[in-house]
Amino acid sequence: MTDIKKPIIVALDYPDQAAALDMAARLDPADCRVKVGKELFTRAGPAVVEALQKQGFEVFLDLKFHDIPNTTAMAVKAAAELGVWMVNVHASGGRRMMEAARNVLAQQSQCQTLLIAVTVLTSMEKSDLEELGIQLEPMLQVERLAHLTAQAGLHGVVCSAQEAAALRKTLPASFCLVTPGIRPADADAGDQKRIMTPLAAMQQGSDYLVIGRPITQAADPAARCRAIVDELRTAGFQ
Ligand SMILES: O=c1ccn([C@@H]2O[C@H](COP(=O)(O)O)[C@@H](O)[C@H]2O)c(=O)[nH]1
Repeated sequence: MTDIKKPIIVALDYPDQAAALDMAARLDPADCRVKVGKELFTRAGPAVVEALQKQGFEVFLDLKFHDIPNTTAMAVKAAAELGVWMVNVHASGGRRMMEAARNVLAQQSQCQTLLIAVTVLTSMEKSDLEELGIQLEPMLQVERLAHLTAQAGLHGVVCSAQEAAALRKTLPASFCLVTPGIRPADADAGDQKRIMTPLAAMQQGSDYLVIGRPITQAADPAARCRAIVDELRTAGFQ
């Protein structure tokens, strides 16, 4: 599933469309894709997706749907009709929810949208899972949810790069691993717990790296993005 030309997805976590489009204008659609998440979409709606597509970007609509099967499936259908490159649900919504979402996309003719599922948020660690009554290391919970996602017929998962190598051993090569929690060595972790550098994440088997603040809050975001692209390219990843 690796698109060897463009593993980077820049998270446009902004409070309004103008700020997001301004950031996007400083990036090159040949180098990266962009991600629209809950803050930006709740503020700006489908118009921001359409504007980014007009700028030449493929868009990952990261709304992490988690609801009953019918509601989730209809939300995924609406996302696909926006022509987004990728959309996601929470794997913890369960098999029937994921199958309903998969089926609604399968019924749409010529739908190219990739459907993936979030396993364990990269901001979580073992103690967070324990508070939810899950007595497992994040790695094991990620593996459990990733296999459920594969059985439900989705294209891949969101996980941390720390789990990528283990998942690569037991899941098909075509199963896509999208990894947020990417932090260059000099970047702050912030609220992320399960982190890895861009190059190490690719070496561990990530297909796509979601990178937000290390790029968008850099003094020169375009240069920061370019430096990561160049590092990966030099190592043979794009
Ligand atoms: O497990 C997850 C799922 C989604 N995200 C999203 O990725 C970006 C990461 O941004 P940074 O600024 O690089 O931390 C953000 O939009 C999250 O909503 C995630 O971090 N972890």
